[in-house]
Amino acid sequence: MAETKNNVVVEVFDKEEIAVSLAEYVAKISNKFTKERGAFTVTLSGGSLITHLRKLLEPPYFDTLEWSKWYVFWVDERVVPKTHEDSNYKLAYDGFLSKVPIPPGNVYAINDALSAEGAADDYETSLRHLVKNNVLASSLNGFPKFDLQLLGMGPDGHVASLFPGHPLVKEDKKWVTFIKDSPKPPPERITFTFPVINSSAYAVLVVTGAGKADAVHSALRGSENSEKLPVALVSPEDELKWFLDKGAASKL
Ligand SMILES: O=C(O)[C@H](O)[C@@H](O)[C@H](O)[C@H](O)COP(=O)(O)O
Repeated sequence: MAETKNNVVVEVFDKEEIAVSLAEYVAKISNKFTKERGAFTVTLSGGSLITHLRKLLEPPYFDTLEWSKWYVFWVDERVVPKTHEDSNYKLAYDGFLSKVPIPPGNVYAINDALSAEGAADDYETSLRHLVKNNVLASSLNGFPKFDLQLLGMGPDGHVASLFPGHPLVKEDKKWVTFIKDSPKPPPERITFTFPVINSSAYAVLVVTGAGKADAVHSALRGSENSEKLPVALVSPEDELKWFLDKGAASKL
């Protein structure tokens, strides 16, 4: 059953259905933007998201999507070498990117030779170039406007590497920033800030498991006065779609 309010859609699925519906949704948005502007800019997260994308590797999506027009970015990345088990790049490469014909030059990994500060600055600089070259659209407020942000959520309600109660949640100038005390290991990460996440056209939150039910409840049913979890601050310009399994939706 889907519940829609303003530009937020919440849908609850059986486990296997999530991947099927997510593939359909991503394909629809990819087709829209490749047709409209000849490019589709999409961001990936770490964690379970990559496995949820697995149906895109099968027909009809694998054969029909305009992979050559995809531009891939990371909402957040751990400051480790790209070959490290903790790397979000490695996770996405092994499970998804190595299996689809996206031109390697369209895949914007974080520079793993730099410090957390350096990598965040370097990534922001790359994004600024891409806005200048019109690969990335620009939002009216001057932040880059990604077509689709693919997000996961931690049991504490974090998204990207923006954790509850951390000052980075309030960052409103930088496009990309860094954290050295992440409560979820590894401690050093770089992350998009909320203005960038929320300037995107579409965003998806894929959340599974009963361990996340409290955070889902707080985000979708919490009172206006209570302190909002980071996930409750996700608010893209056109549509936010939640893909929940029965466990994650069990307290709604
Ligand atoms: O690099 C990271 O750690 C992530 O980008 C992070 O924000 C992740 O998406 C959530 O923690 C959900 O992860 P799970 O889906 O694995 O719970």
